[in-house]
Amino acid sequence: MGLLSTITSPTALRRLPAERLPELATEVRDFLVREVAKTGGHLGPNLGVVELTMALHRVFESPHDTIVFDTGHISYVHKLLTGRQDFSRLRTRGGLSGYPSRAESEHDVSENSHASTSLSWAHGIAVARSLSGEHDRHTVAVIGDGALTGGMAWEALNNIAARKDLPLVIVINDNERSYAPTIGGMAEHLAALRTHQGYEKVLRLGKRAIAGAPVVGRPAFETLHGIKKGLKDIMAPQGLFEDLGLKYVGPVDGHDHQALETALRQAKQYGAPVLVHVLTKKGKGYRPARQNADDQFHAVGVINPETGLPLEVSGRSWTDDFSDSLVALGAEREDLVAITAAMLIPVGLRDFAIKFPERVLDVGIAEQHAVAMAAGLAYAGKHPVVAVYSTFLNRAFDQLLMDCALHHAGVTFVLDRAGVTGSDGASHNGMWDMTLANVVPGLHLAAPRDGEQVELALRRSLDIADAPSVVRFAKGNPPATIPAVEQHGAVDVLAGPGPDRVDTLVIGLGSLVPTALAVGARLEEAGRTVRVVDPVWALPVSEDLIDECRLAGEVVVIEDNLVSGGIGSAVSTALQLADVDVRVRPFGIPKEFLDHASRGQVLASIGLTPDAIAEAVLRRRGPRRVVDAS
Ligand SMILES: Cc1ncc(C[n+]2csc(CCOP(=O)(O)OP(=O)(O)O)c2C)c(N)n1
Ligand SMILES: CC(=O)[C@@H](O)[C@H](O)COP(=O)(O)O
Ligand SMILES: [Mg+2]
Repeated sequence: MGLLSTITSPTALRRLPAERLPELATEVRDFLVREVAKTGGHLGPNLGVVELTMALHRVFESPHDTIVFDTGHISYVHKLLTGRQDFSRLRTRGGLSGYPSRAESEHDVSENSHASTSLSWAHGIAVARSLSGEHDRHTVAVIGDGALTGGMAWEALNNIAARKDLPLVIVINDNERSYAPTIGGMAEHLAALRTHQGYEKVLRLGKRAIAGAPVVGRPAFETLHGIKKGLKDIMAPQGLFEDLGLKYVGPVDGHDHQALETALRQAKQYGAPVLVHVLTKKGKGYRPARQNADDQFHAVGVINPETGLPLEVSGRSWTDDFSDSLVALGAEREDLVAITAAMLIPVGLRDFAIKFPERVLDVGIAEQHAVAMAAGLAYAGKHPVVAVYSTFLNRAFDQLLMDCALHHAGVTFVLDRAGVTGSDGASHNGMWDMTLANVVPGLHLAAPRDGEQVELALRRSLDIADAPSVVRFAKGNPPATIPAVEQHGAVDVLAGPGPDRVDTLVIGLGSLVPTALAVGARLEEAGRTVRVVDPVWALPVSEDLIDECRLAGEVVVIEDNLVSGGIGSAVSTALQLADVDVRVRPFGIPKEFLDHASRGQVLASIGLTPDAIAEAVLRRRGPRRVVDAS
């Protein structure tokens, strides 16, 4: 029975003698590599915060004190230390979430996996505590150097800095990486501060010298610290943070238990907003992670724990199809400029960046800036391609609407991970983009059904110079090419050709086109006449699609998007406006936050399967939701 298994709560951790902390840290790292190798997950980031998380739970008393983890992907150690040590089903249905989860623990606060929100959360919590007179409750935010490049973080810092009386500890977990090395002036500023490790050594030396002296001991140490503070000001550049009026402590070695606890105790007792700048290493203690140049094992699949090599073959992905198409188009179109928000490789821009390095912009975790900047690029004659995960575009909706669409900006948005992603939980599903797109005047949206359609859609989007266009596709692998059997204007007929009237028109979108074809087959087996079509460009709803609907007794729309306000809604509205009286049955994602599970399990649980949809259509009721799908 190892030491880790005896740590059933932060209280048990606080009782642990300091000399056993390194032993516990080693056990935690061994646990993370062994267990996350089996399930996949954010191995690198969590290996980097072992000592930091231990120090946080030894200095602060959660849940009386509150610790908010930015982005939440670095909460594995926090979970281990707060009574959750069964990682066997991490990120799978019924198992631990890969992010904080209030349903799991009173120690968890923000479940949002979108970066740069923790300082705002902490500001709100600290103000509430102050207003309630709860002056003995401390609030801590842990934010990464990458998340610190997000605009929200600076909105929060601007406000926090104005409250000199607000006890709030901000820990910057500086590992110099998002996925890739963190970019921008902020990263350079942190780098300048990082170089002054001298403060740390001087403080440690002084502490040992003073603390060992009789009588004077602690008070003298505090005095010395004051001197060291002065020294540090001399040694370290007058930090941006201190210019803002925020006390800055650090840089602190984020793998030194004692240094961490010393710095955090100082910060805790300070009684005003204070930043603790902690230097950590992503993937610490695990050579395959440390040696991984791409992302230091930011997020891994199932791997061999000895070698770090993947044990699952991922195959060609939707992202690969986008990547190859963009490289080809980049050679044809010199005006094509690609933008990423700190996710160059995950969104498929690596090859484009290799071939056209001057035409790729990484703005950090700053989607709002990326989209407004794209409006500027378009204004000045470029055709920007903004490549983000669907869920992260939520954050930049206003820039899409008011900076791009309002100005008829020819900007292409490539939304990866559109639809149900599953294992990353509720805030990662790309389930809102078509609903958001549906309210943007002039916007064109394509949901390609296969890799071939990705290229066609991308090519066409680059010719749309007077409005934003969206090309959205799912996480994972596209199906083999799905050919049209006939063309009805802009509409691809996939099954049931011919201009005849049909009982049911099935409109399939993107990754759910195979589901639409299977539904059509089941309806035919049940004696219905059916046509299955793909509108290819789903927004705006085309006259050709409206004409298709005119020939149907009823219309079934199947989409991997919120059913509210999605393409089903768009079709219904278009038919009403065209005075076409035909019943529309929309099938999509219900207006709910979806718990983590595999994509297949989630789709089954919300009734987005051929059987459930066909049965619902035939019985004229809602889709049956399967809970125990394997
Ligand atoms: C708004 C938003 N954009 C992109 C992401 C994808 N993402 C997840 S973690 C991460 C890097 C975070 O870097 P940092 O904050 O330094 O944390 P670290 O992984 O280094 O611990 C990114 C870009 C996200 N979660 N939220
Ligand atoms: C925490 C975060 O936002 C990313 O790391 C995300 O988990 C990656 O998702 P994929 O694994 O689908 O690329
Ligand atoms: Mg980082």
